[in-house]
Amino acid sequence: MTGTTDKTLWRGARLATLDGAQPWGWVERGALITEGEHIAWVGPEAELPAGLAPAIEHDLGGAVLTPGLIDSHTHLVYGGRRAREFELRLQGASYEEIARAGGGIRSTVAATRAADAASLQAQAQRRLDTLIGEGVTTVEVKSGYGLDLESEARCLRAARALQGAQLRTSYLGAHALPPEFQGRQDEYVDAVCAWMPQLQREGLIDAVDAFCEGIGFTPAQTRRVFEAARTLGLPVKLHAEQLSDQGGTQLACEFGALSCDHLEYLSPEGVQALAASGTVATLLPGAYYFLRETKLPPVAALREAGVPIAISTDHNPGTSPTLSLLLMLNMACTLFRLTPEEALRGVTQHAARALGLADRGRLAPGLRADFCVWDVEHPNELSYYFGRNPLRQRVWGGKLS
Ligand SMILES: N=CN[C@@H](CCC(=O)O)C(=O)O
Ligand SMILES: [Zn+2]
Repeated sequence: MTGTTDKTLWRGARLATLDGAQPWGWVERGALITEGEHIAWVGPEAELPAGLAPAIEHDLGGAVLTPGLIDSHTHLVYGGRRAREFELRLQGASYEEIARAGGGIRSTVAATRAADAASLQAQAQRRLDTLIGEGVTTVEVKSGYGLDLESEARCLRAARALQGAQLRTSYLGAHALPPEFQGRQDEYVDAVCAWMPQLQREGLIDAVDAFCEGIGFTPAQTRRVFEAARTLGLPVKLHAEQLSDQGGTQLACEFGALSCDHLEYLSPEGVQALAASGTVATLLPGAYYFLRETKLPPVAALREAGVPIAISTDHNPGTSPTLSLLLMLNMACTLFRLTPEEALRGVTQHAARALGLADRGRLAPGLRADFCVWDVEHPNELSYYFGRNPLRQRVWGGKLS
């Protein structure tokens, strides 16, 4: 078939559309038509519209096609590494002890402040390229290792300049207390709120995040950050109930948060709050694994309450230095007991929702043409393998890339 439109036909595919009522949104002998950056048609190959005349045609020979992967929680921009801290933890030091002694996040803040913009961006681009190599097409990147206006802006600009995937940025000024504000935590929260309008004016923020935790910020301080965000019309997200139950989830849900992330210590009240507000529960098996946590997030309760569950790498140098979203699929199943279908929805459909993006995460007409072609027979293999990358082709905005 040849033609003169900019339509491209992808045929001979086994489609996991994640759309509709079927498990996996499955179409056994499927086809998909893209037009420019969007999906124009998707369905059984036998029902392809007549007179299509696509400019290009790809026969996928029975390969599995899924939506492009979305990593909805990362800290990709930072300087330095924390392998020494890993050694200390293996010798018995806890994450909290290291943080209270001035290490942890604050050691990455020192390395990030010392790094120039070009090297921060180059390092983050290498990390992003690794994610892209596994089929990631949209990535959220947080600040939170600058902790002063100039350094936070530098990290957010570096994130915005990354190439090869669609970027969303979250302002995480309330990540940790920087050394110059030692003993003045409330004043630092004032500063975090005061910097927000300037960062927004420069177009650097899509959402506002905070770390509500014993070693982070109290619910009252988190509330102030969220109120500042609300005044500016910015959506919020929260690092919540990672190491203890602070009730941060209920607070975030009061503000209609896009997502609450980590959630190992989430209470039944927190589960109900998520269900009532439609907030996504983002689970981060990499951090759970790397910190050798033993308290599992309440997956069965989340499932029963109908809370959408996203899965992310949480890539960061302290608690989750992984760059494999596929590995997170496997860990979400083995460690958290998600089904392979729930895990795939967690890095597509529900990850899109965790970023407030309605135009991706499924294969349906009108959505972005972001998808992956996999050398597997069934999408459950994406969770089954670990340490193997079966990606054959990635299509981002309708283009093979
Ligand atoms: N928990 C807080 N923030 C990061 C870890 C940051 C760090 O240790 O550098 C997280 O999502 O796990
Ligand atoms: Zn995080």
